[in-house]
Amino acid sequence: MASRNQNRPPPRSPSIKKEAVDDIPFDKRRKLGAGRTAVPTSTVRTRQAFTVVNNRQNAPPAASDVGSAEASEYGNIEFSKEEVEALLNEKPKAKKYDLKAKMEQMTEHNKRFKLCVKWFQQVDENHNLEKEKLRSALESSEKKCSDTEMEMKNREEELNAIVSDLRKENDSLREKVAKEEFEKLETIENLSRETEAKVAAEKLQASLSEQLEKAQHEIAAANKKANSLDDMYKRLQEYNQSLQHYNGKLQTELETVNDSLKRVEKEKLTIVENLGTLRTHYNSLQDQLTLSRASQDEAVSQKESLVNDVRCLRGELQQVRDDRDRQVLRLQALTAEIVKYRETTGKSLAELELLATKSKSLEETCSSQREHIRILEHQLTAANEKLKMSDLSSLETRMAFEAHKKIVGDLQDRLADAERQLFEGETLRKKLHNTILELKGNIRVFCRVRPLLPDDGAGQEASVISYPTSTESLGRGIELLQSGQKFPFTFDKVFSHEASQQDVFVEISQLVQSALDGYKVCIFAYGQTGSGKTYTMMGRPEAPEQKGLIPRSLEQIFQISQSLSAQGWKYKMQASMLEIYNETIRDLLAVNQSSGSDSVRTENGVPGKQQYTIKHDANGNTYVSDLTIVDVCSIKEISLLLRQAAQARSVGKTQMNEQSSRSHLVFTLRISGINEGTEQQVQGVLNLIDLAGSERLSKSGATGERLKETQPCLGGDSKTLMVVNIAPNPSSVGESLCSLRFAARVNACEIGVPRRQTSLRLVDSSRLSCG
Ligand SMILES: Nc1ncnc2c1ncn2[C@@H]1O[C@H](COP(=O)(O)OP(=O)(O)OP(=O)(O)O)[C@@H](O)[C@H]1O
Repeated sequence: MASRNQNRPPPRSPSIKKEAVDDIPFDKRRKLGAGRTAVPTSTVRTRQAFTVVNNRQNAPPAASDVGSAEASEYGNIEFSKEEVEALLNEKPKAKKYDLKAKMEQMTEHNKRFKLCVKWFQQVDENHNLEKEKLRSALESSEKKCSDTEMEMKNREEELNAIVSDLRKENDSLREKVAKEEFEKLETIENLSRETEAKVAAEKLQASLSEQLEKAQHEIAAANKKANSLDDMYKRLQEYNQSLQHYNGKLQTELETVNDSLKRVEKEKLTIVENLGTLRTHYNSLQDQLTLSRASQDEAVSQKESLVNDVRCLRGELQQVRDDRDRQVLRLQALTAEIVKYRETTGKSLAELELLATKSKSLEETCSSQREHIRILEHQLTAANEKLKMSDLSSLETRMAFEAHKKIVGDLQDRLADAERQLFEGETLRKKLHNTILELKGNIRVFCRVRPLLPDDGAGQEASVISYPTSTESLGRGIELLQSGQKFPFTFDKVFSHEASQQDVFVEISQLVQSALDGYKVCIFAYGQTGSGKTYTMMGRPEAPEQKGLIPRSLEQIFQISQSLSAQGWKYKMQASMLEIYNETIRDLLAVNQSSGSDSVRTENGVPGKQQYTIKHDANGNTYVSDLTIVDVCSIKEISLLLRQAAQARSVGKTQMNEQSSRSHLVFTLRISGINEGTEQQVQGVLNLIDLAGSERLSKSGATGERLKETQPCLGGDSKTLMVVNIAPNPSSVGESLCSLRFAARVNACEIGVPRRQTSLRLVDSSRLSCG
């Protein structure tokens, strides 16, 4: 069969596989589709040669070939057109009368015919099927085709966009090329110039090579030096470590010293309290004693008057008794006379009656005198009783007096003891306080931010100042915001706008006390105009809450100096106040300020207009010649002076055309203390300075030379505190930053160790130096 199949003509329709169709380019596929000539492979069957059937004409199949096997044997048979026609035109070949053969041929013919019909039906079915399949294939192809068309359209648009981009790019590239060409020309020019330069450079290189050699030698030397510096650096690091270690130790010591200071302060407080109560007790006892003495005196005088009364009463009584005795005697004599007369002479009845009346009256007198005597005796007993009582109360008063005297003695002993303890505590406190200040550094910086004021203008609410809350910076840190950048600073203390005058003063009060202990103390305010310097230093002395550092310091100094008088200290205070404006010194305490001519009442007593000069004496002390120095004994006098100075300043202000913010104010209090008991003497100075606005210093052209001359406190052996004042409004942030930077530099300064000006009673205390 296979060999026969090989001889079969090829199928009528070319078979095209589906995959093959997909491979065909789209336009060609369309053509194929349009002609509907493509026949799917599945529809093509291998045709069985009809000759097999037809051949049977020549070699009819055996009887066994027909029957059940027939369908399977001929099921796949196909007919060509010629074969069908041959089948239809076929005529029986048997002999006319050979019916059997004819029948057989007919049967055979029928059979083939049936096969042919069946084949036709099958072909028809296949055709229909194929037709359906082709239709659906066509539809899907058409869909694909339209999809592809859409895609193509999109692609075309994309490509158009790309093309326009490319065109643009092309244009810009062209421009670039033109530019590049221009640059190329320039480069060529440069190249020629560089070539020239290269030649020069080569020459230079040669000279540099020489220099390089030299430099290498120098580097070698420098390396040697660097090594030695490395060694030194290591040594310095070690030294630094040891310093840090030492610093740590000092910190611990500082803490212990602080603790003991606190303890001593507490003890001092309790001692002072005890002393106070003892003093009150002592005073009340003294009052009681005076009262007792008065009541004793009264009792004594009462007793004396009573004794006198008794004596008088006794005299009276005696007299009355004598009278009575005399009357009784007279009565007896009269009675005897009557009896005698009756017996002997027998006188007239009238005379007798007269005598009886006389006797009766005498008896009455006698009884009344008796009554009087009884009353007097009663009075005498009462007076005696009273005398006894007053004797008793006088004894009691004397005993109470003695007891009080004893208590007062005890109290006086205790008071002396407490005062001694207080003195010792005070000495210890001073020592510890100074140790603390030395450890903290003798120049300290506080920062104070004033509140926003209505004058700061609208739109100034945005906060440019913040305070860090970390443990190490709490109360000591401040951050300034400028153009979105934060600038942090740390000082010994930072006061926010909420801090009161008292809050600030509490922090400096110990420093102020150092002036009483014999140190030079300098407190000055620094900052731009309107930042609160004058408010901090002077405040508003008329309003107790708003008094500044100057009045508060002076009050404290007077209070403490008074309390120290119990320990034998006597202080003498001298105040002076000057203003420096345009490098000229003005005496603010000079008597005749309004006339514009300074001081008539001067240190040397010379009247007239003064030329103030700054002088330094042999001991390194500084003073201003001809400056008015006023002895002050009470805070009242100081207040008066401050008012006078403020007035003088305001007079000057008008004369200087409201430029007071360019002037510096220096208040100086010189303190001289002498202890009568210990023969100790101290000399302290308190300088309180309100500087000119920091921005004006440079703008005004004032160099500050005069100020520097009058401020030896800053550089020497004094305790110095700088208060840097800051305005919180955003428009001042630039000046605030300058002030804070300057303050940070001051904070990093180291000045000498402060010297206490103390001695055993010495020389002339009438003239005290300024610093
Ligand atoms: N802590 C504060 N609380 C309330 N008001 C304040 C405070 N600090 C300053 N002020 C007010 O701000 C204003 C300016 O302050 P002040 O005159 O003290 O500034 P200043 O720095 O001394 O200026 P100048 O350099 O011109 O003398 C004043 O009206 C003052 O009362």
